[in-house]
Amino acid sequence: MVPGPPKAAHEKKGIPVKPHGEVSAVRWKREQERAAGGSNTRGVPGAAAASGACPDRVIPPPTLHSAPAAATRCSVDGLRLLLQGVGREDMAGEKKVFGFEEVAGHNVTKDCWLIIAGKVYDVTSFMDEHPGGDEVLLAVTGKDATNDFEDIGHSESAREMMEKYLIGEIDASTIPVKRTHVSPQQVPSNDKGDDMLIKILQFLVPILILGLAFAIRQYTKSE
Ligand code: HEM
Repeated sequence: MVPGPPKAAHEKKGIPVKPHGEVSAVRWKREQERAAGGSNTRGVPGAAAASGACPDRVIPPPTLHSAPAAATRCSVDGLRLLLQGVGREDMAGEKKVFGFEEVAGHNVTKDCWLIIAGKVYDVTSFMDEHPGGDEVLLAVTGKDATNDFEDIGHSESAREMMEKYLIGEIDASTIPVKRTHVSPQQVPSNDKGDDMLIKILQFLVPILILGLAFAIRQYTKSE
């Protein structure tokens, strides 16, 4: 068996090292600059091919996950690079915008997406763990669940937990407009004759009662 390369001091101490092939932001930038100048072909597929280097050895730009390690190792220059662009680009790249219909289609226990505050969450793996139960989550699929979520008064830790399930944003223009309450229309009465009769009776009945009372009085007086 061929012995591997000698281990670095921190490796011996058990401190994890990045797998071979991952690069820090600064190193990646330096290599990109070199590649642009023609002295180094890593990271530039075309140049690599032209120089006869293995095209598989194209090194991708550093991801957010490789950033912290880079920050500890590198100079102020590296930090500036991290803060200025790399992380932001990565975050923007991951953001996905979904249409309402697409999200609404994920409405079963084994595939459940929610819309809360303009964001889309895939809570499928959370269904069994949700302290409020899976039924409540299922019940708010296919709609904007923001109010339902807020009405519960979820804790800060619940809100932090949400990040784990975030998969993108909802295209607000695709959310169906909420139906406002429409009061039932007044059914127009067809029987106008009935209305008229009631009005006449309302007028006549008191007069008749008065007349009757007057007649009785006259009658009793004459006796
Ligand atoms: C990704 C989304 C969600 C996460 C991460 C989440 C997480 C949690 C957590 C951690 C709790 C325990 C109490 C707390 O810490 O606040 C909880 C309770 C609860 N949640 Fe959610 N929740 C989510 C969405 C929803 C939605 C959309 C509803 C819809 C109505 C809901 C209804 C409830 C109910 C009814 C309880 C029980 C409250 C109680 O027993 O006092 N949750 N949720």
